[in-house]
Amino acid sequence: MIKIIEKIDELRKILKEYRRNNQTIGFVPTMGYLHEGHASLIKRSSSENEITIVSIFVNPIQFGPNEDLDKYPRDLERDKKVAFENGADIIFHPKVNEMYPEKLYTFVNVENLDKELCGAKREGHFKGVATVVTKLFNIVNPDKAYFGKKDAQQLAIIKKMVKDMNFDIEIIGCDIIREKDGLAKSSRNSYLKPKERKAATILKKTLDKIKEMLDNKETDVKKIINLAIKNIEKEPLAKIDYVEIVDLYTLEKVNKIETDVLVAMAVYIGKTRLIDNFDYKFN
Ligand SMILES: Nc1ncnc2c1ncn2[C@@H]1O[C@H](COP(=O)(O)OP(=O)(O)OP(=O)(O)O)[C@@H](O)[C@H]1O
Ligand SMILES: CC(C)(CO)[C@@H](O)C(=O)[O-]
Ligand code: BAL
Repeated sequence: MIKIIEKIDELRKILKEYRRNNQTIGFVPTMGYLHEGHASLIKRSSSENEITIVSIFVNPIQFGPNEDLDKYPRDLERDKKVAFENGADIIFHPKVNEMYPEKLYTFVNVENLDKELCGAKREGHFKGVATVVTKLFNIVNPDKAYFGKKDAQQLAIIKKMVKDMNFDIEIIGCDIIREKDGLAKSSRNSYLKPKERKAATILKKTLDKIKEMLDNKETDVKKIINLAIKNIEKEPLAKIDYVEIVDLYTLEKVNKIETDVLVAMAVYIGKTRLIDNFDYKFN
């Protein structure tokens, strides 16, 4: 049966035992309210490691003052089931004061990669993510850690942080898992009212339109973005936060498609902010 552990010391003690037995450790950091996206990460980890740890921690320092920290969905009982059924061995579920027992003076900030996309819209967000992921990596010390490509900028930032800071951890990026109608699975989809849920398909539909333009060798980024904006604006419940095309590796804006790119967007559907993206290899 899956173990729920709330204390850092207790987790470290158990992990030491696994390591003594030379068991490999896979780690899936999450904020809980697990869905098939998370399940795919857990499944992959348990197929590649002897032990899989899933953390469930709604990290306050990555939320802005007007964001949804308080109403972020939580359901530990259901999460236990999903994690267990997909092969997890331990859920690490610390309280906020276990992770942050005193005022934090030390932060991890991955520069440059946070200038565009969500980094430009959610000030301090990625500093909060990089800081908590560093703490979690130091607590769990896994061999491999699994992140979804839905949060493409987060994945790029974590990969760079691991390289820059010499973490001995392999970062594995996992494909986006979607609903039948294309909507990327997300814990925040649970906020959507039925009409909003239908409207939310506009993200993937617009990404598909952009993909078609790229396949047809359109290289003018302004033209592509304008068309995408027009397409999203046809949906009355949608309000664009950003639609951007950036260099896949530097995450800097590009004007012309002449390199591998990441096409990414954040769109409010009602009050719910959803993100989606795809990457496109130039050849
Ligand atoms: N649809 C998905 N496919 C693949 N991975 C996913 C998907 N959704 C989330 N993940 C990954 O799961 C991990 C934990 O994400 P998180 O707990 O924030 O879930 P989420 O559904 O993205 O929540 P939110 O609604 O906050 O965006 C991240 O690495 C994230 O990229
Ligand atoms: C990586 C993470 C668990 C850090 O809080 C979070 O940003 C998430 O769920 O993607
Ligand atoms: N998956 C990203 C976490 C966040 O939106 O804060």
